[in-house]
Amino acid sequence: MTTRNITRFWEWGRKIICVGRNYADHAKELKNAVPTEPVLFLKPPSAYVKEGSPILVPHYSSNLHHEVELGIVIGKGGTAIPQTSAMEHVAGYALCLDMTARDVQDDCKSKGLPWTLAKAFNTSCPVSDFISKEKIPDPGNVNLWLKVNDKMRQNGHTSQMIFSIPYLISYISEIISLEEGDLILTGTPKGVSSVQEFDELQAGIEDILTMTFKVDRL
Ligand SMILES: O=C([O-])CC(=O)C(=O)O
Ligand SMILES: [Mg+2]
Repeated sequence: MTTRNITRFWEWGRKIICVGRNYADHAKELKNAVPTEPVLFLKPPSAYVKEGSPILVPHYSSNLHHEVELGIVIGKGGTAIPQTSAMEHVAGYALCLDMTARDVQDDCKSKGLPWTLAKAFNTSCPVSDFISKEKIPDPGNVNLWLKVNDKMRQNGHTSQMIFSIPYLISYISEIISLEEGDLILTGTPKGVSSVQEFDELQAGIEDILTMTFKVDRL
């Protein structure tokens, strides 16, 4: 019998819960209101892509955006987890990209439709290797950055989050029970921009880890 290893969480087939507009500067750059409650949406596990495979631009989009985000990998599952014990449910972290077909999202927003086509397509969730909890003792206090073809586009800090990680775990788990192997994307800082076929994205978190992805078209 093979045992599942949390360090390969993307192979588990668990859910990906994303928080939108969790950085005021990013909400403002897209002319959205700064939220007073977390904005949530989902990606399916088929959205995962790992280094070595390309990020694919959906055929129906001509404006694919990068969003660099800190991902929380859930260890111990739970429902209505109190903020005070939330961090006990965290197995570790991952550096993640919330790839977004911005033109499609704008269209969905104007029509009052869900964001599925804009956010949940194949390869919309590039992820790094698993980062142990020990490597990030204070996840609310780390620098995240992203370069496109060597040009810095996003350079943010998780201390700028509107809703803290313990708050998000508690808030989400009241609505959607968390299970071991789930991933929470905690929102992106400002600086999102378009990427095209043949671009190279490089993202990093402190001096802990960097990852590189090529963009391709089907
Ligand atoms: O599409 C958006 O702007 C919402 C989002 O995912 C984020 O803020 O990270
Ligand atoms: Mg996002």
